Amino acid sequence: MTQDPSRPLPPLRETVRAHGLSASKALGQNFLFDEQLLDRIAALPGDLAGATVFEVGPGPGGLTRALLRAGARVIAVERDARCLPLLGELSAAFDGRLTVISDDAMAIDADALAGGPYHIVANLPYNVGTALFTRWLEPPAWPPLWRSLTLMFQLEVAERIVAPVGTGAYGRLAVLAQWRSNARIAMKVHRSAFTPPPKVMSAIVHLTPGDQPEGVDPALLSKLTEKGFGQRRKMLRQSLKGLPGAVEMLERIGIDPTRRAETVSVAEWVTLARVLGGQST
Ligand SMILES: C[S@@+](CC[C@H](N)C(=O)[O-])C[C@H]1O[C@@H](n2cnc3c(N)ncnc32)[C@H](O)[C@@H]1O
Repeated sequence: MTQDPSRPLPPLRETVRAHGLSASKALGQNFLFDEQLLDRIAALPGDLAGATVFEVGPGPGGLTRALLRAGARVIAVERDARCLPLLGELSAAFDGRLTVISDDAMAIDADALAGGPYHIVANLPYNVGTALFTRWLEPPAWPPLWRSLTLMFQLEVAERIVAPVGTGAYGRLAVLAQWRSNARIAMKVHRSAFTPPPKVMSAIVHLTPGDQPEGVDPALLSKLTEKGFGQRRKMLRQSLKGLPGAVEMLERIGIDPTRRAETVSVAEWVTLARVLGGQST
């Protein structure tokens, strides 16, 4: 599982310099070079020896190296073709345990690529991070094929994911992340850890699938929260008006329609989705 000592890898910064790789703002590139920090991140999913990991945006491969050092088989999707030669060297150094796919992660079916249980670990590009995250949370079949998500977000986004009901950060992302998963902020990462440093602080969210409440259509829950939080300052009777039966159903399950979305607990959203989907409470 260890790297071949006859082909030692030069330090990450040196490799990046040798390849003349500069960070592109358009691609959301903020690189991590601190190998100790990267090893701590790679340890968050638990023992990765022999496990499959899907990584979005390996860039110069700092996190990828740490995942490979931890013994994982890594499938990495990178949109920036400039990173490919460097990642190719990494694959060779770790006996082909790294597969690099040159594509947009939004166009990739990670389940099909992994072909079995896998972990998702990524320092996500901010421009597609939330879209990928909600996609991973929304499959109809549960538990999903992925066993854990270990994802770097801007701190503000991480706080929205774990926010409790009634707080300013509580919204659609919190409900989707919490109704059938266990999410926590595993680590805060100072902006100075990145090259170049972003304007804001970051944090790593660790999430594992939990039990799924019965009789709830994930697509309906997604739609309800989209409407509800789309107009979060409005009363539910106004924000949910466009969804047939939703407002009447609120009264039936004891949710006052004059409340706002941010006061509705995850359990209450789940109940609403269940009864609206035609199941019994
Ligand atoms: C924040 S950087 C992280 C780089 C590296 N993993 C690290 O931690 O140093 C995000 C990476 O995602 C890549 N990226 C941006 N959009 C992407 C997309 N749609 N699909 C795949 N990779 C993407 C960028 O090129 C960049 O390498």
